[in-house]
Amino acid sequence: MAAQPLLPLFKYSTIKEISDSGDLSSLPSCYTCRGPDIDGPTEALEEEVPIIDFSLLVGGTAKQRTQVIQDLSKACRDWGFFMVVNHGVPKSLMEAMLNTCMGFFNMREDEKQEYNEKHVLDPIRHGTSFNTSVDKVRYWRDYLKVFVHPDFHSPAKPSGFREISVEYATRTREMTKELLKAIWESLELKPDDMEEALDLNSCFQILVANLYPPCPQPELALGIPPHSDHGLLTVLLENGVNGLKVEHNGKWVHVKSLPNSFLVNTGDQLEIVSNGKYKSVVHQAEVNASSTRMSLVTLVGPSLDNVVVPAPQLVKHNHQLAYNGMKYRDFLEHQQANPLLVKSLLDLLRLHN
Ligand SMILES: O=C(O)CCC(=O)C(=O)O
Ligand SMILES: [Fe+2]
Repeated sequence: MAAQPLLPLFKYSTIKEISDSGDLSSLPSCYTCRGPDIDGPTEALEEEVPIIDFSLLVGGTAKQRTQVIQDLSKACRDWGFFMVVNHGVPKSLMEAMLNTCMGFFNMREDEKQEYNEKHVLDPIRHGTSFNTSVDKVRYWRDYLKVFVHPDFHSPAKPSGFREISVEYATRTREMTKELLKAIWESLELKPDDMEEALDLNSCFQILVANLYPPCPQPELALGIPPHSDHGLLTVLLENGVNGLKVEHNGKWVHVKSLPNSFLVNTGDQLEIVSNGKYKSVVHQAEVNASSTRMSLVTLVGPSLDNVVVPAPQLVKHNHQLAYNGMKYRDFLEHQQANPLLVKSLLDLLRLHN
């Protein structure tokens, strides 16, 4: 089938608009980024991802906490990915957050307009694909990105967004900090050194809502291409529709989240501070033909002014320094302003290949 020209799409500014219009029966060529002719068949496996019981980490016995720390160590080393259950964030808050993000995407395009085409470090940004000024192909997603810590921002509409997102950001940030503390311990690093290394009191936290409307030829498109996340840990919530794939032992694994759980993955700053012991995991988002998928991502990184370097204790004892440091603000800006490629920035900072 001949690819449709790009031109008719100029009347639409978001994937949601294209999808809602019902105008497309096939995928426009600018969205074609995979398929047998491009990347060959990929192997996808169903595998059980590690599960972490958060309640045992914060409220269990000393023995249970030690066990969870060991489980986290294994999950970070072998997968860079795990599912968190019994996390204490109320189900009603998780649902309210998903609903209010959907409320944002459902607003008229002119109501969202003020957040479009912003600089990558603007605190509220709405757009489509990844970064349309540099994307070579386009991705089948719309997004809303909001910086929520150390300074809290919120779009003015829809009503309720501010109250719900401040609560959601706070609860997920506290959970992420507890996980980071435990991961720090799992590296056999001193708890007191974490604050100096990462300055988590001023941690940078961003909320990203990803909307993946139904796609006419999902086997040819991607919602987000393979990439790693720039921060320390990323916490992801889905609206009940699967689509996330993570790389594990050289193969792609489809992830199915349990109801009421969070999916958590390691990011680039964790790879650096752990001197490569915990690699940031490569992942991607697929789209489908029948249902709208939404994922809500909250990403926690160090303070934007921090230069994260490998923890000195991990470099002693015959381990070579594996990465140069880079100020996190510069890392973030570089990652967001360039095409989303697998670990390209870590490759620049890595000292031995
Ligand atoms: O939607 C997903 O499953 C993945 C989202 C993601 O990787 C991201 O926002 O960085
Ligand atoms: Fe990601």
